[in-house]
Amino acid sequence: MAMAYLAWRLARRSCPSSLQVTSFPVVQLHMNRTAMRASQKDFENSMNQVKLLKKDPGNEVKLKLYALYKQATEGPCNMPKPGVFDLINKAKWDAWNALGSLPKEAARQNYVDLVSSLSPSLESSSQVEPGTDRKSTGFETLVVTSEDGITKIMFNRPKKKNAINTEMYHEIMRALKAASKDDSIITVLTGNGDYYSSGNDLTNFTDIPPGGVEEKAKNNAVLLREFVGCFIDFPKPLIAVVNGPAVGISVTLLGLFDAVYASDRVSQLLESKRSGKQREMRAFESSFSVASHKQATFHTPFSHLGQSPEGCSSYTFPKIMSPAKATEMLIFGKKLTAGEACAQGLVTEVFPDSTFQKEVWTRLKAFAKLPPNALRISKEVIRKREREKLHAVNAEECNVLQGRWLSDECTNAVVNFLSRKSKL
Ligand SMILES: CCCC/C=C/CC(=O)SCCNC(=O)CCNC(=O)[C@H](O)C(C)(C)COP(=O)(O)OP(=O)(O)OC[C@H]1O[C@@H](n2cnc3c(N)ncnc32)[C@H](O)[C@@H]1OP(=O)(O)O
Repeated sequence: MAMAYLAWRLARRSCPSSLQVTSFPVVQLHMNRTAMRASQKDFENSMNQVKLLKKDPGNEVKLKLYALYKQATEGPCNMPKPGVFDLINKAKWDAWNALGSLPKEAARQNYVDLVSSLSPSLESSSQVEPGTDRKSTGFETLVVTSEDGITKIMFNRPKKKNAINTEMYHEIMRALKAASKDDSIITVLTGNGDYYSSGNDLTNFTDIPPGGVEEKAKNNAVLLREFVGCFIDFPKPLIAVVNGPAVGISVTLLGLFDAVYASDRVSQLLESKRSGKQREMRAFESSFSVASHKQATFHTPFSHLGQSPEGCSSYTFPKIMSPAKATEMLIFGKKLTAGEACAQGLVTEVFPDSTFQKEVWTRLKAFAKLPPNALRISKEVIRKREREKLHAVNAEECNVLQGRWLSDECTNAVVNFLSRKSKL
């Protein structure tokens, strides 16, 4: 009964103005006829907007969204009533059933109204629609924003899993150089869409200059050395918000960050599995699909690609996680879950997917309130001991890679990848 009451309270409290709730449990709903104007397109747009919510709207609102979505698409509740101990599905059933015989058009309108009432939390969404034209000035492959003392550099090639092409290497360097000089306190790198980054864009190997593949390999080695050097020398706290899978250089560079936060669906699903509610948890999550994140994983398939470690990982990874664990990743290409990467010291902390963005950004905003000079000086005290060594390691890694890129092993691996979808 308590859950049913919650659903009724929910219906009563968060009913848009076009609905008058008159009694419980049979909820007589009188619609404002003029309100029934939401088109199917409005409804679909609202569903997409829900995915952009940065802040979790809370279970009550999510139950309301669920109920209105089901009523708008399937009509009155047609599910068998779940058992009293099946709490998640019972709450969903109660919320839907509480809408009674509300017509689909009215439910659709009220869904649209409810989502638009959440719109303030849409403006500061940390995820933007793939390919959105909301680009910060002067960047094609990034969305760079600065607020609350945080400069956020978001990889914005979600349709290519945020693969880093030549343009993006240059833009990340430019964004980092600007961030080192702006008035922000900390700098954050994250990915737009379901991937953090799939690493080097393998089409980088296809545009061969007049000097041939040797010139291409040399140019890439120079680019890579300058790119990694920006991370070695970055003066402010640099934090990675790993919102999804990370591959290659986007993983190896993490050894040069000051903190790495990752989302992990596995822990959540493991919890629900343990409590026998995995199906419900997935249904519950998918019925809201607030932000379609994949689990963050960490993969450095360098041997598979005929390549070798970069980003100073040949030095930082053995230090961070032990030579044996570094070998598993860098030589044998073992893919780590966020939990494993955290256990090995590459990831600072893992958060459940459902609260990841909210918890991480709350923490980052707190960091950004710390005295900026103390942060910079403390980072310098730590980094200066390693800086010369890191630059030497970077130079050596780039020289080795320059040779690797000319090898048959690397050429075959890149051709295989690009031809798997007839890229060539
Ligand atoms: C000059 C400096 C060099 C620095 C050297 C650094 C070393 C590295 O970073 S090595 C690591 C390189 N990265 C990879 O090998 C990953 C390659 N990508 C994949 O294996 C898969 O795409 C991935 C597992 C990431 C995702 O698989 P799916 O979920 O099946 O998605 P798709 O494969 O369909 O990808 C969607 C779309 O994006 C394109 N894509 C993804 N990653 C890359 C990439 N790294 N380079 C180029 N293109 C990439 C993919 O081809 C698809 O494109 P479309 O077919 O046009 O949709």
